[in-house]
Amino acid sequence: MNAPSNTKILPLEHIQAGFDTLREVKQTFAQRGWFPATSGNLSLRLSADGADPLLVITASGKDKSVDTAEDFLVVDLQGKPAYPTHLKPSAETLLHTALYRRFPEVGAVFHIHTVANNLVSEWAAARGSVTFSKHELLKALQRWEEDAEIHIPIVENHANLPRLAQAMEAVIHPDVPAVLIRNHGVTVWGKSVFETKRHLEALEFLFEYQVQRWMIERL
Ligand SMILES: CSC[C@@H](O)[C@@H](O)C(=O)COP(=O)(O)O
Ligand SMILES: [Zn+2]
Repeated sequence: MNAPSNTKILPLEHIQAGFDTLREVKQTFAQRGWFPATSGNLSLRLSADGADPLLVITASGKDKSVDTAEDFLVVDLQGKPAYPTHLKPSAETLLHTALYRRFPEVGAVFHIHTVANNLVSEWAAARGSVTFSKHELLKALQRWEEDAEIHIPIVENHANLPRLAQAMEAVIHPDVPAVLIRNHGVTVWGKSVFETKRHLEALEFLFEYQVQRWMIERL
């Protein structure tokens, strides 16, 4: 890859390590069926000492349940490819870059569509957020206090991505590492890949719990 002169050239092994880390996450989530119909996108921040940070992000439109040599690319914080490539970054790159710009401590952003997160987002859409309380798994979201609760904001699924990114930026909060997009999916972040994965797993558990609770209550 010949990096344009205005981009800090990161060592290739550093970029490759980022690709390998994201591929591992992608494979784990694919085994759970978390990428229906090419949906979903993942990114992580490449730590570049001093220069503008760069991101590894999934390429747009790919079947994320299979691995190819064209699954990831490197973009800057404006979402532009940092090196010449024919690959297109995720259609939702602006949601990722908005989070990395707003929260410099964010190390990874994951976005998936599940039936549970779609149902919960539709059910709670009118309220603008969904609250979870009295769950042990809230500790995975750094809620350790007695009677802990968390309020996950919900935004309308604007087709125009800059509009969707604007709506997301209006509701995100440093203490709540997620936003639901109505009848679309959830975007989750954290300081590291490990923390972001923990946040996403905790939230998908809570979404699934809520859906199954509805089903039991209707028996
Ligand atoms: C094809 S349906 C899902 C997409 O529209 C989008 O919401 C999504 O999550 C994946 O887009 P992508 O551009 O592949 O990152
Ligand atoms: Zn999506």
